[in-house]
Amino acid sequence: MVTLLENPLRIGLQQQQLPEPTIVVFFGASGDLTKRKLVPALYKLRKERKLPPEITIVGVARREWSHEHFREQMREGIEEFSDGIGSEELWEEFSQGLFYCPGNIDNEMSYQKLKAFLSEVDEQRNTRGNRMFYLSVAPRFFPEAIRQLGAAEMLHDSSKTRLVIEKPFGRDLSSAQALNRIVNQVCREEQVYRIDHYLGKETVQNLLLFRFANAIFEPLWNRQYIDHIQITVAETVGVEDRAGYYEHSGALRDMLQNHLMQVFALTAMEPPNALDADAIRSEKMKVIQATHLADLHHLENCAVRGQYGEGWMKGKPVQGYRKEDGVDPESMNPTFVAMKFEIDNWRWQGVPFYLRTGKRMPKKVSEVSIHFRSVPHTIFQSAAMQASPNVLTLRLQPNEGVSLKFEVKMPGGNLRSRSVDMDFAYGSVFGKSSGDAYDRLLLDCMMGDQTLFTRSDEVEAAWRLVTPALMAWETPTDPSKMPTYEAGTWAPRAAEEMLERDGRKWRRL
Ligand SMILES: NC(=O)C1=CN([C@@H]2O[C@H](COP(=O)(O)OP(=O)(O)OC[C@H]3O[C@@H](n4cnc5c(N)ncnc54)[C@H](OP(=O)(O)O)[C@@H]3O)[C@@H](O)[C@H]2O)C=CC1
Ligand SMILES: O=C1O[C@H](COP(=O)(O)O)[C@@H](O)[C@H](O)[C@H]1O
Repeated sequence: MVTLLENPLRIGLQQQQLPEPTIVVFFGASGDLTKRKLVPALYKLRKERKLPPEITIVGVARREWSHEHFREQMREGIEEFSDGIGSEELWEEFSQGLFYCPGNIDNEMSYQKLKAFLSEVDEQRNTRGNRMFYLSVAPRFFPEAIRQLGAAEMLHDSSKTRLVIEKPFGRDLSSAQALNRIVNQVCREEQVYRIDHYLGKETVQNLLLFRFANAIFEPLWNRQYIDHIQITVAETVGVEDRAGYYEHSGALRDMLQNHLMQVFALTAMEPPNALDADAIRSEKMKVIQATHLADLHHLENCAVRGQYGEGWMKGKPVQGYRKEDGVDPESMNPTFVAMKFEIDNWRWQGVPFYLRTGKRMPKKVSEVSIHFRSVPHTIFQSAAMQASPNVLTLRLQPNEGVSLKFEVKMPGGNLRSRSVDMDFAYGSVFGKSSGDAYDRLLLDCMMGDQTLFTRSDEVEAAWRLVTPALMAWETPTDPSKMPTYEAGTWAPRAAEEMLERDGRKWRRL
């Protein structure tokens, strides 16, 4: 008998190559993302021997921390947010490569100091001039940081230096275009890694494999068989302590324009002719370009926003968005958005794509559900035989997996039908999950693989798509007009109505 531990499906492909020894410079090193995700991801990669021992991290932020304090903070992050330090010997080796260089993004002198420090560290750690600059700071700092890195000639060597930019990339089409122009002035597109951590999720990558490695699904993947597609990313958390950022962002900028749009593009794009970064990104780009909000003359028919009010989560009362710390009591920032898109191409003409995302929803769940058409003619007349259309669900998180809903005859003398599920769960086949998206993305960046990063034209096309809603919602209006939903419920009534008008319903999750 094969035990789970011997299951060959759990082994996966062995990493063949190690990236070159590199200095990873984190701007925003005293912030949440560096401590909670980025340094733990690098430590895990080193633990798994996917990084060379010379791997070096230099943290930059304004706080006057010492190297030792930075090391303590990062250790705390690894202990609290990943599977721990493991061997002390490994930590000892890794922490010797952690350095901190205080600096201010707005101050030219900080870049000169950093440049000199990196040369020193480079020699000490034998990192051969390889540098990866990661902007883990608020988006308003991106333009200045990139300009200054360029002016200090820190991105000049295109074969040895990379620039990683967190999301959101711009706050609308024109700022994204301006940011792309700045990036183009200081480095080449092949040096640039625009992060969208959803692309690092195993199950999001599985969308490609599921569609293009199975002969049975792709022939059905079109307007002939599919009635509509729903993409949901629901979170239970509220704004937490991120109001400073979220108040300038909201659900459309924070989630829909990037994460949901990437999932959408992978679901709807044509098969790429190769598994390489440009082939995949070009197909994503083409389908986003062919997409539009379903009714540009009546936006309310295809774009709904909402803000959570007070309510209950897991049996505990929670406050409404406008009462959260750092939030304007008259804030018009949406914490929920739902949109209906249509694609003008042969494959998808007439098939609506409904996307929704929100905070303080009843459940944390992300999925893509493909709703097939009803049978063209039913030979079963009785009410007990009313077959529901088939639904294929790709569960992105949690309970990652795939399920197909179809009809079967219920046992017994009467002819009665019932929907059942054929289910694949990652957890039961492969054992524990493969880890956080950042592990994969950081490693790909060091290996020079841009497949899971977004290209400049793709980002701009995604902004273009949501521009009508951004413009309409940013026109000043009476704060009492903001649609609200009770925390712990599935969003404003208008989101239900958007589908009801089409004779459809959101999938019950
Ligand atoms: N946190 C998360 O879960 C996620 C975050 N992101 C993105 O990651 C980025 C960072 O987010 P997060 O870590 O949460 O943000 P934080 O607010 O926690 O951290 C911001 C960092 O920026 C530093 N900083 C602020 N001003 C300056 C300045 N003038 N010069 C140099 N450093 C400065 C701060 O340090 P100091 O005050 O010492 O200068 C701090 O280290 C953002 O773009 C966010 O959108 C994306 C996905 C998830
Ligand atoms: O980028 C972001 O993503 C998280 C949700 O990520 P997930 O991996 O937990 O699904 C979201 O909470 C946050 O607001 C946003 O900035």
